[in-house]
Amino acid sequence: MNLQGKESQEASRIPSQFSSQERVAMKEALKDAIKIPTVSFGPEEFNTTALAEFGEFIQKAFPTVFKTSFIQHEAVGSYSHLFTVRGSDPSLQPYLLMAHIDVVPAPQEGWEVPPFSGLERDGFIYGRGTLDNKNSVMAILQALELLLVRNYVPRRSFYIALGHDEEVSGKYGAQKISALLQSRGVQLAFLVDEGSFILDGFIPSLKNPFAIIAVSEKGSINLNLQVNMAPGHSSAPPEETSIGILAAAVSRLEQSPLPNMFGDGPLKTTLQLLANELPFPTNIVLNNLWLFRPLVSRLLERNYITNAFVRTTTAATMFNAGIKANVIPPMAQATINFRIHPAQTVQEVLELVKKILADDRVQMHVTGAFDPLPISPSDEQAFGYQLLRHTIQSIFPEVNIVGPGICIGNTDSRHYTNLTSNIYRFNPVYLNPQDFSSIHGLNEKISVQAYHTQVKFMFELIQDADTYQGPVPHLHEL
Ligand SMILES: CCCCCCCCCCCCCCCCCC(=O)N[C@@H](Cc1ccccc1)C(=O)O
Ligand SMILES: [Zn+2]
Ligand SMILES: [Zn+2]
Repeated sequence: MNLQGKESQEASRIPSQFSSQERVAMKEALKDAIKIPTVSFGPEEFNTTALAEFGEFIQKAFPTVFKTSFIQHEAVGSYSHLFTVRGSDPSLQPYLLMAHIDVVPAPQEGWEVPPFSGLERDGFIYGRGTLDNKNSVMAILQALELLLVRNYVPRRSFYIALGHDEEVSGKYGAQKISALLQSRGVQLAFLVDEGSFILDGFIPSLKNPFAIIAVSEKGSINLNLQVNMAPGHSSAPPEETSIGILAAAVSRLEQSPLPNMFGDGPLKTTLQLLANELPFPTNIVLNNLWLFRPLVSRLLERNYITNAFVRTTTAATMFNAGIKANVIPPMAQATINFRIHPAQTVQEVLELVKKILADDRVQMHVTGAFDPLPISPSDEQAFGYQLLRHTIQSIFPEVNIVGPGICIGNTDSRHYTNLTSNIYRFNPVYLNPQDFSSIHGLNEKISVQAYHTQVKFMFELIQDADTYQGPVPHLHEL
């Protein structure tokens, strides 16, 4: 593009400034979204009434999005939503913004305010979905609505995909949307989904927050363990029961963590970026990982959150046995959920697990598994990554470090590998360890100010996707 073209684009840029009336409307819309209990209870168990209500609610909350001629809205799998925003320049490859409208259940007990009340207290909006992930659903649509009201016409086409069953698999939402786009021959420049944040307070001696864009996510295995023994009368028990054998097997798994894989992946890159932000001697240690790698990998595994970044984790999540107090149980069953580090595969993990169990009486059945997701590029040529980095640095100038990382949970984005190799997981929201525990836990909340900033971020990102030219070349490259 010539200089004149660039100048005219800058002139047509719409500033991300919102009136006080708009700001009030934004937060009220988020509260209304939280009040609709779009809970996924199980793989086939949804609150379909709430999901249908949510579909009607977004039409009312974002009327311009729904009536704009260059935007097509489709309901997919009944309750998921796909928006196609046709840009003015068909030569630019489209991108995809993602979020999910379902939430995990929230028992009333332990919450400071009821989880589906959307109440505001001390500058925070409380409720299930305020961080995971109605904040993103609403911020994306809100930013688009505000841009359209200001007559913005995007140059680059984009899609918005809002899944309704992310919390239980994405089978009826994301998977169907992805197949639909594939059937239309769509290839994406990149996509942005949930899965990482601006992290604050996770590294004790690090004062400044830092942003992690997750460029991969862990794989997963659900492994069913089963022990069958002859039933009998509890008055004359055998030496070992199915319960005892299985309990010992589960305990062996817990006591034998899978290997620490801290190595050359995105985590190493980011730790090196953080090195100069840390005081002596941590800066020296992180700047010399060739020497201190064993020490750093041991330090990372000491904390349960950082541990999840360096290895395949083992979590016993279900245990069932016994039919009556005086009957030796014929069968005991347990479910173990492994989250696989990007440097391992399903096959490798299963082989290690078999060795740890080392007991043929414990049968293994895999009920669901997938390998870790490929690592998306984060180099200077990676358009989607650099664009996100650019928008992060303009909206959060206080954040000095933006680096690649992995997502320790799973997201709907894993269903889109057929459409792009550039998958980025990032929520433009600050997250501290307490916020982290509130995701799927108690008292999930977002500050009104953080939500406004998230809308501002999406407002800028959509415009940046139309104008961003890549990183500024270093002087010697000119
Ligand atoms: C340098 C080290 C810094 C350490 C910082 C730690 C930061 C922690 C940030 C973590 C963000 C985690 C976000 C996770 C999003 C996961 C979404 C989710 O819960 N997904 C479910 C979905 C699912 C998938 C498959 C089947 C059923 C459900 C999940 O269980 O993963
Ligand atoms: Zn989520
Ligand atoms: Zn979740």
